[in-house]
Amino acid sequence: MKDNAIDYDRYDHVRPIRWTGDALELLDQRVLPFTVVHEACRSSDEVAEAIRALTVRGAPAIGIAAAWGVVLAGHGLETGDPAEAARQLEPAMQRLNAARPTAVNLAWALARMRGALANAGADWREALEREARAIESEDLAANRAMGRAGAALIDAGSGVLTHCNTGSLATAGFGTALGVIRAGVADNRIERVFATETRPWNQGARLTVWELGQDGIDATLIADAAASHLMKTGQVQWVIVGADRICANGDTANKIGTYQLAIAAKHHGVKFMVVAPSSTVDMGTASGDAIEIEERDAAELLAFRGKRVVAEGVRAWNPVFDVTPHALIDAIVTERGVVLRPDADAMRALFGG
Ligand SMILES: CSC[C@H]1O[C@H](OP(=O)(O)O)[C@H](O)[C@@H]1O
Repeated sequence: MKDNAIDYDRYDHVRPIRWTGDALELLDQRVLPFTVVHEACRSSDEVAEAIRALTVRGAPAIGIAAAWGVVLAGHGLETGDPAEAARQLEPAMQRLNAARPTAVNLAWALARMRGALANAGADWREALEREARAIESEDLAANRAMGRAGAALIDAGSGVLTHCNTGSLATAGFGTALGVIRAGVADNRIERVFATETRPWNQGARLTVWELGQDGIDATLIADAAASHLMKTGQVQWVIVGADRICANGDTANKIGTYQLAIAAKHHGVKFMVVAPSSTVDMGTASGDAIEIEERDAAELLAFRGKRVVAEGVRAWNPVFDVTPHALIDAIVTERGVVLRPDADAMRALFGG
């Protein structure tokens, strides 16, 4: 697909992360789309809390935020010795890493920041800032490359269904699965876009259809429970989702509900595409069985905006990710290349290990 088919700048209207030099301003995704407000974080612990509270969310975006959190932590140190700085920064990096367990991007970004310190000299603060900027700019470039690569797999006249939010709000810009959708619409390949509401946090209903609306892309919102019925009508040819952790055999952790979309897609002959940068690939985890699935407060199911909507005494279980087996995935699209019919051999061929 030709790169000039896409006017990337037109998608830069939403940026969840802004570095000001002494603070990290995060677009508060808990109150979108009706309230657009930024929360300023001035310490790494404030960044960690913003990640835990979903002020900023989305696997690549939380890695980027954590990287800037390390830069903020460095501002508070006096030492000119990078090894001493690394020792003093480690507890803050551990607290950032503990903010959410499933997306590997958090640990990946912190490892990048430790590497920057290991190779730095007395200018270690500038080295950390350079590394955080690089992580952010590489993610944006990766999304643009994945948009083209993923769109090229989609035949003209197709309909697609996406889940959760994988757009500019979840990344450094343009998006992963949403980047493929943006590119596919721009290249006249995608004619129909459907988005699930993505209960319980409603990333689809509150974020995805809002982002696409800002692009002038007409998306149809559906209830999560309507997805199989939609596939049965023949209106979608691809399910396109993001990822939080892709294992060495291609098993993929993503937002809760992704697994059942993959099962329904297989049953209805709908193709299934995972789109994620290599920072989401974890070749150190052999299969999805080893992924820690984040469970969040039951209140996210039992209440809405703090008001209980379920009878007193009712318990809830709130896992917010699930694992899609690689056998249900037709393509994993990364900026390094596309893995078709992913398995351990196909993943090793692209990512080594
Ligand atoms: C490109 S975002 C990847 C991934 O992150 C989202 O989870 P959350 O909103 O809880 O941070 C969702 O699983 C997306 O697919």
